[in-house]
Amino acid sequence: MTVNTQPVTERPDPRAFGLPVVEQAQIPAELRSLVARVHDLVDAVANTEADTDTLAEAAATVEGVTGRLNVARRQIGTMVQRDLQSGDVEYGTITNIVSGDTNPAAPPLLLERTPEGLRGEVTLNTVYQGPPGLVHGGWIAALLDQAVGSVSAVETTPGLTAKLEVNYRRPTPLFTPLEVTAEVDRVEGRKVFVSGRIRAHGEVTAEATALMVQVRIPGTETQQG
Ligand SMILES: CCCCCCCCCCCCCCCC(=O)SCCNC(=O)CCNC(=O)[C@H](O)C(C)(C)COP(=O)(O)OP(=O)(O)OC[C@H]1O[C@@H](n2cnc3c(N)ncnc32)[C@H](O)[C@@H]1OP(=O)(O)O
Repeated sequence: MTVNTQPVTERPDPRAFGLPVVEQAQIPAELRSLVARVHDLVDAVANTEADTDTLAEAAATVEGVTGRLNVARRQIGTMVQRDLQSGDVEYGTITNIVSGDTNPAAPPLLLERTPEGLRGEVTLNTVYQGPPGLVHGGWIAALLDQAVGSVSAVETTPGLTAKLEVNYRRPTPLFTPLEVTAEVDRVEGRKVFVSGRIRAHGEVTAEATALMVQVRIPGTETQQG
């Protein structure tokens, strides 16, 4: 169900709330490359059985690199502006743990607009492991929370998750393309009722329903209820 009633230009601009905004194209290729290398590094560290000399050398190298990077840090709350293929503009925190462009811990889950809502694909490695060979249940909830939060933001206005209920139908496997979808079911004032699903090999492994409560935007209280 598409419920986008607001032209993009009327959506809240994070700059108006004192949050810095980085356009996706402004993120240097070198930073994207570093994020990808560190993403791989986390997987290597989590799984390594290298000898202790190698481990000690690696720890010293990483400590040195961390010190060099920490000399200049972004402001907390920095947003990234994404231009979706549909022409919509989406804002998200740049370090968002699920989708953040600069967060090496993010899978990342990238969502695009569909006639029904949003859709993305992601494949998770052992960094996201709960039971042997399976995705951690908390991460399943995180993927669904992100998807339903984003569809609510893109189709209405940004909100916070007030309630999220997840049904784990089948085990969600690692190293398998997962399809994540989300849609807005209905809107009542500031309350946006949303749902989402994760599928592996076309079968639903987890589904969620959630209530997003739209952020109060000064000057729009009457419209928002
Ligand atoms: C500015 C630009 C920034 C751009 C930004 C873009 C970001 C775009 C990407 C998003 C993608 C992120 C995806 C991850 C999303 C998270 O991870 S959000 C983080 C986790 N959630 C939280 O921390 C929320 C914590 N809770 C709260 O802050 C507050 O309880 C809430 C949810 C804001 C609601 O508080 P409130 O605004 O004071 O609303 P309130 O008047 O109490 O309630 C409004 C209505 O909702 C109902 N309600 C409230 N809570 C509940 C509940 N738990 N159960 C049932 N009903 C409830 C009330 O009964 C009321 O109903 P009506 O009386 O109107 O019928």
